[in-house]
Amino acid sequence: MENNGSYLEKELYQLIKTDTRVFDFLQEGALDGLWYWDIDNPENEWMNKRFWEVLGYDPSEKKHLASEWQDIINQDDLKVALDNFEKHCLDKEQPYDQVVRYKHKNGSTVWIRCRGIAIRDNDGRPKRMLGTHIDITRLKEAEARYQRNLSELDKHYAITKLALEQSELLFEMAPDANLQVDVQGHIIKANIQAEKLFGYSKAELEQMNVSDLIPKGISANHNKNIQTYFKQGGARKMGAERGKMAALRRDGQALQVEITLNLISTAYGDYALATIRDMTKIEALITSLEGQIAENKKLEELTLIDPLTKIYNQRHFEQALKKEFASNARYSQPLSLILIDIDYFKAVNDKYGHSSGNEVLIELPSLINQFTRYGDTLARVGGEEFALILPHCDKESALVLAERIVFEAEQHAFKLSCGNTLKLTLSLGVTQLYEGDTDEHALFERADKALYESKSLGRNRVTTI
Ligand SMILES: Nc1nc2c(ncn2[C@@H]2O[C@H](COP(=O)(O)OP(=O)(O)OP(=O)(O)O)[C@@H](O)[C@H]2O)c(=O)[nH]1
Repeated sequence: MENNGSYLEKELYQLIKTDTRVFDFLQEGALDGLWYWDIDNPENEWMNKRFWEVLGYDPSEKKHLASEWQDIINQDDLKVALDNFEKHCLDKEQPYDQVVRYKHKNGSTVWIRCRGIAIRDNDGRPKRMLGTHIDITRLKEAEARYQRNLSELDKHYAITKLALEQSELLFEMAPDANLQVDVQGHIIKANIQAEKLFGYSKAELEQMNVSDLIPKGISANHNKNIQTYFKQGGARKMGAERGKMAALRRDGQALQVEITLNLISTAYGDYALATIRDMTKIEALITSLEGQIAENKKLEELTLIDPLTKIYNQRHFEQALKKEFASNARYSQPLSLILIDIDYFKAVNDKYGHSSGNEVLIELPSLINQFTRYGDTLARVGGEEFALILPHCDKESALVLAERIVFEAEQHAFKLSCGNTLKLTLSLGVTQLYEGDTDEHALFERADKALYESKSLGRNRVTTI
């Protein structure tokens, strides 16, 4: 059926035949290349100016040879184009239409949609090919960008999905109870461990408020605390003191728990992730261990105390002397030792009885300790023999102290529970650590020797070596 434009179409055809300016306008203005190829002489091909301009070449340099474009077309695309050309020559229904890549003079790739039609003689034999180029490079670049964006999006989606799955898994499979809580304390999500810890199903927990899981007495400030936490954020442990956080099970049992809070901010709002660890057994264990440690300490101390006089015993003395010797070796401080022995103690026992002798042994340390300093160590090292370790004290100062002890003991009257009063004297041996002493025994042996001297010189005296 004829339409309103039909006569214009016919007129245009006529115009193109008669006025070459129309053809010129069309080929330069509407297309990115026009070519006309002599199939019988395939080296001859006319290409319009734009054909070459699009590819970056000066058309005036070109000789209108088919080899000129065949050299710069992508060689794989050339095969496709030639293949399509043959098919089209054999069968005009087969379109000559493909996208090919050319190398622009500047090295970049130019994407061309290349279409053509064979001009045939009366026998239908192709004589010429008339073809067009349309530069679709920008389209192709946009397509590549789009593909890149699409694959980036795919990648981000995959990463986000994985992260979500992982965090879901971490939440669910964590060894501790996890509760996701909103600012009002509503439980949004709970994991399997939370079910086990509190004795409620997940569905039940997700209908509850965290205040339902706290013993009544301490839940009063809880909601206020939650709101404060949401303002402060961060990750922190709840409760200042260890073992003081309590949680309530469905069966009413109060648990000792450790709660760690983490604030998670999402596009849909903030929520707190509360990780709750049941410390009941651990707390019980810690308490029992602490008890054991205190007990052991007491026992340990007992093994170092002389049961009669309640001052340190021989064992502690040996340890203390060893320690002081080591510390002296490190800091080169003077160290002195006094050995104290009661004179004729056997006679005290013989005269007043063993328990009276014990009373003397108990009283004597208090007498001696009146003249010792903080840091000095008095120990009972034998039946009626005592030792006094004097750190940071040289022999001269030790001698002054020893003389004072001898004097005060001689002045002292020991009051016995039997009513008698007893006078006695002491013999002392004093020494200090000398450079050649290789261990603490050297010190002890010298003090012992000095004490022996005091005894043999008549007792009630001090000898220094
Ligand atoms: N009451 C009492 N006597 C003790 C204790 N340990 C040792 N003795 C006595 O202390 C006395 C020590 O006697 P000796 O070693 O002969 O020395 P001494 O009589 O003090 O004479 P000298 O040391 O030489 O001055 C002994 O009679 C022991 O039985 C004790 O724990 N309590």
